[in-house]
Amino acid sequence: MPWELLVWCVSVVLFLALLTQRYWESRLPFWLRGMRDSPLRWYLIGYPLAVCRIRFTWRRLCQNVDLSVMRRSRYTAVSRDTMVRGTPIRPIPPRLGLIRPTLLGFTVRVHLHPGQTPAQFLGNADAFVHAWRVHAVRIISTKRGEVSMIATHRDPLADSAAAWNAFPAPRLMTAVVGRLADGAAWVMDFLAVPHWLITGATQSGKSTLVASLVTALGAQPVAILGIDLKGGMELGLFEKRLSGLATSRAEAIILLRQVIDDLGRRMDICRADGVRSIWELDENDRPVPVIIVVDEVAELYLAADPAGKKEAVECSTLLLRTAQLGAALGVHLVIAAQRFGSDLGPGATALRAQLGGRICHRVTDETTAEMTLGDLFPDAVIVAQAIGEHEKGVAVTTVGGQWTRARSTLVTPDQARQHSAATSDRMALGDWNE
Ligand SMILES: Nc1ncnc2c1ncn2[C@@H]1O[C@H](COP(=O)(O)OP(=O)(O)OP(=O)(O)O)[C@@H](O)[C@H]1O
Repeated sequence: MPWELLVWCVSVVLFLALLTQRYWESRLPFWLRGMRDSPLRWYLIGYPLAVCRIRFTWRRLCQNVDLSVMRRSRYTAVSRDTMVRGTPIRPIPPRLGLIRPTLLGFTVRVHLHPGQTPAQFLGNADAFVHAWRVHAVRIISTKRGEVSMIATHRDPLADSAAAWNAFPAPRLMTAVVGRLADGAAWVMDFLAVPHWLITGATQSGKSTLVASLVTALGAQPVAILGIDLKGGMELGLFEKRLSGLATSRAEAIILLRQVIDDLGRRMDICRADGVRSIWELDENDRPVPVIIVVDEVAELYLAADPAGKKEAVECSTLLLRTAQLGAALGVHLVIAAQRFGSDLGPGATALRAQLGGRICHRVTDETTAEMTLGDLFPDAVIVAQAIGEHEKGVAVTTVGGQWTRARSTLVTPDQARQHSAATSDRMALGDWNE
């Protein structure tokens, strides 16, 4: 009997604690507040509550956002005092699959009605966020007739980037550079998207992303060439790992001319073997893939004196040719810039059109976000503009034909130097075009 009483008392206390949670939680000591985000709390309380909320509100939610279809019922109920003339119709929501928990939220598959498309669900993502009281909902379509909804109950990008576990790279020429808003690895895949543009205001996190990329690719048999006209302050940290580093416009021209010569050789090899890309060549005959990283491209394009202007035009032409020819020949560009538009010269717009991968950090004007994302994803422009000053390293990135928020892994200068020294044997200077 005392045991039963004890169980009852504990249950009542737990129940009351749950009901009054919002009043006492903010008064907890700091070290206990961390429990709010603990996975255990999510699995034991958050997830079952979310499942109940979704199951109970699904029909009404779909009706409110026009995702239900009207169907005639086979049976007509007529009560004693009411007589219905005609055939009653019933809103049928799309069928909801099993709601599976994940560390940061849950995923659920939805089976579309005939005539429905994933775009209708994408347009209502905000409605799902509010109805389910989650941080974000990402909607992807991996199978015809189905959409997968991936919900996160808190913002994973708010965590300290340094505390993230390193994700392994899926394959050669892919680099895991941070984390996406749904908690998945942020992968820059150069085989899927050969060239990338990284923009953002000063101190927004461009160089940190570049450092994260070079660190991730540094472990692979890939030649990395750096062009850093900020006196080599950023890419100089990786000098031991880089296969070439240019810190002035004249050096950049020499480096890019070498790249163009190398591209010619690669074309000859492909033609001799009757293939259209170096990836179709036998592994032993395949030239080394090359990634050219340009930090602050505006420095290459802007010049005051006539001689500098001539060099700038040559740099612009060489970069454009590299972008046009490089994708199939294993030569890839990563261009970082505070702004990258027609104000830098006609070559800039032509080069931007070749850079299919776009990453936009915090911006201080609409034009930069518009230049980076507007031509591909107009709806992402406003999201990039909303990135706050305290959100260092947070960006809007294109991934798999869509856009999402992401945050790069923080690589400190010391880590960069250590990595560079540890991987210096992978591709020493001059190896790539011998
Ligand atoms: N992912 C991140 N997580 C935490 N802090 C970050 C992250 N990315 C950048 N930072 C911090 O933001 C600051 C600015 O970063 P960074 O130098 O990469 O900006 P930037 O855009 O290259 O600036 P600039 O154009 O002036 O060179 C750095 O001090 C860095 O510590």
